[in-house]
Order: sequence, then C-alpha cells, then structure tokens
Amino acid sequence: MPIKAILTDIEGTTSSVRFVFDVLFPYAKAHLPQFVRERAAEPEVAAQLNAVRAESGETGAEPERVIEILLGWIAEDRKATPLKALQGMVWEQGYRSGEIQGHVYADAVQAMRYWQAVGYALYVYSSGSIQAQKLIFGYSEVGDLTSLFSGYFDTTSGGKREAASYARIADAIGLPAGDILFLSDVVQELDAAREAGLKTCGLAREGGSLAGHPTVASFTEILPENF
Ligand SMILES: CSCCC(=O)C(=O)COP(=O)(O)O
Ligand SMILES: [Mg+2]
Repeated sequence: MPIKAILTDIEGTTSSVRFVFDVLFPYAKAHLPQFVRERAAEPEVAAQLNAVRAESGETGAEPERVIEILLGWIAEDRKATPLKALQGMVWEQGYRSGEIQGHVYADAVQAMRYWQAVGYALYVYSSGSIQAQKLIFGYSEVGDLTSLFSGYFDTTSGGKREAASYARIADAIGLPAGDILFLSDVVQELDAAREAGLKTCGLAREGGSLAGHPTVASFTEILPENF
C-alpha cells in the first residue's frame, strides 16, 4: 500500500543538530532567565512554570529556583514539555528580531517542495514545541516554509520513543498508520513508529545506518513511492 503522508522529525533530520546545539540552546540559556523574570505573571508563562514545578517535584519553588531547574534541563537536553514550551516563547524573540534564522537542509527543502507538489501531505513531529516548529520553518534561511506542512505534533501527543504517540498522531492525521512514512535520525523513534505500524526511514547525515530501518544520508535519496 503506497504511503499518502510523510511525518518528519526536525533535529538531525530536516535541520542540523549543530544548529540546535550551537544556536538555539545557547540563545535559550542566555535569554530564558530574563524572560521568566519579566513574564512570570502572564498566564501562559505561569502555567509552564507550574508544570516545571510539578515535573521537578519542587512544587513551592520560587521563580529563581525554577530558572535554575530550567537551565539544568537545557544542559542535559531534557525533552520536558514545559521547557520546550518556554524555549519556543524565548526563541520567538530571536527569530522576530532577525537574530536567529532557522536551518533547514537544502535537500530537505527541495524534496519536501516536490513531495507536496505531487500530492503527499507533510507533517512535523518534534520534541520542540509546535510554536518552535513553526518558527524554525517560518523564519528559515530560505524564507517561510510553513506552507509545506499540513500539521504539527509535539510532545503533547506523547514522547517520541513511545509507540502510542505515533498511533495518536496517525488518528489525528486521519490515515491508517501504514499510509504514513516517518523520518528520523534516532533509532528508538523509528522503532516506536514502526511498532505503531508506520513506515520508517532513517536519516544518517554523517553516514552510517540506523539498525533495522532503511537509511539515507539526504532527503533526495528518499523515494516515497517505494515505501
Ligand atoms: C523545533 S526546533 C527545536 C528543537 C528542539 O528543541 C528539540 O528538542 C529537537 O527535538 P527533535 O525531536 O526535533 O529531535
Ligand atoms: Mg531528531
């Protein structure tokens, strides 16, 4: 059965790991403390700070302690939903001011434009918040790419290494899992997607292979009609 939709990861797949670690995370580390101090009372920020308190088990933590917890989570690359939501809010300032432009590999842009033109529906699933996903593609080095995508999914759909998340996403897309091809650079994510019935293709941008999954180094090697 040929696939009808393509669901893609971001970091290490459409976009370089270096961009995330050398640009996005340092920007969040530098600007998050002031952001929290200035905006802690705003309802959408306050809700995420409370979620950090709940997830860390420090329900009475003062804002300065919450900042410490968040900086620790950035350092360990923790995929915590409230951290990801706050990072998205902080990055928005950087993208809007022109300080940051999203990195997307040229091969990914070219292939995704072609796939959309020939009728595949494209979706994103990243640990980065939906806001952060729209920003990296909306303020990319080659302009606004958001029109490529029919929808976005983040960890509010569940963790990327859990099969149930992919089943939920297939339901939300409205297609049988087997009609969706998932692209990622992380074998545990590919394993979880396959367990839920999705087709999988690994991206190994530095070469090598992702055990048990068809693997390519570039989007131009992916032929969706062959899955
Ligand atoms: C949406 S760009 C920010 C990337 C990010 O914060 C992250 O944790 C990357 O996770 P991914 O699931 O895309 O590997
Ligand atoms: Mg990735």
